Amino acid sequence: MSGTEYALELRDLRKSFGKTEIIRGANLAVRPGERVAVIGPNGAGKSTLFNLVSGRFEPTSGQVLLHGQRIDGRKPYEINRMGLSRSFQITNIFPKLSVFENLRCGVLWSLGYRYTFFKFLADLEDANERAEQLLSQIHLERKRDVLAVNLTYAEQRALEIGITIGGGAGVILLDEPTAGMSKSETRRFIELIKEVTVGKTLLTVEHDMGVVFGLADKIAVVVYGEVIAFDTPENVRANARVQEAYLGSHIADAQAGAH
Ligand SMILES: Nc1ncnc2c1ncn2[C@@H]1O[C@H](COP(=O)(O)OP(=O)(O)OP(=O)(O)O)[C@@H](O)[C@H]1O
Repeated sequence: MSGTEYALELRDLRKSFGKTEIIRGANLAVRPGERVAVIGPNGAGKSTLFNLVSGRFEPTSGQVLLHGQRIDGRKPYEINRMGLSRSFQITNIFPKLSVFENLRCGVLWSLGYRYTFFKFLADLEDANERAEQLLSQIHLERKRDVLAVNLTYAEQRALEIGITIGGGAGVILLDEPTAGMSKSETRRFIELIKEVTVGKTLLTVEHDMGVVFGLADKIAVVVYGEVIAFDTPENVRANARVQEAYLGSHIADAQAGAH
């Protein structure tokens, strides 16, 4: 079997809810290090795809491969420990813990605490070090001991990214990472995401075309439960099928906004 050249692969993936097929034979092959924005009209199935990849839903049929290994049907925590991490948005943050403690919890959790207490103690030092590193990566050093609940919204989203990358996963899934941010926050946040995902494979679900074109090496266009195009932003922009199905006006807006 091939597949190991890809960080993430979907093969004829299908998911039905009751009698309705929502994901209708999705195929995608993402190379290591690619940054991919998943776009598509409302209800096209983007979130469902993320849920299938991260293990929240089990596919009705088809396969999901992480570095060539089947992960479909596995539990989210197993998939996480195999190297795929998904942001769970703010709900993943412990509001009454400090920024540092949140990061450290994320690191420790990713190590998988089914171990003995002594192993835990031995790892604690590493986890502390790793948490300090993450703190500076997400530029929140000055907020180290602030409770998460007291952070600004953008800072909470940065913390969420820190927790998401904390376990060292090679494939990162982010669901609308800049949703709810101002224009300037969004710009800075795109840079942050780029910095912290260097060398990693990134998939985002995104509605904001500014973010898509600022962040993505490749765009996957999902329409009606299928990936109808997967290509560079330039080629997707020029793809007649995509324009017809969805993009035309959004692209024009994004281009107008960029000048
Ligand atoms: N658990 C579920 N049970 C039944 N139907 C579902 C379930 N989850 C999603 N759906 C349906 O699947 C379709 C695709 O939803 P999904 O949220 O994946 O789309 P999306 O592309 O992420 O949309 P949006 O951009 O609006 O977030 C929708 O019609 C939705 O109602």
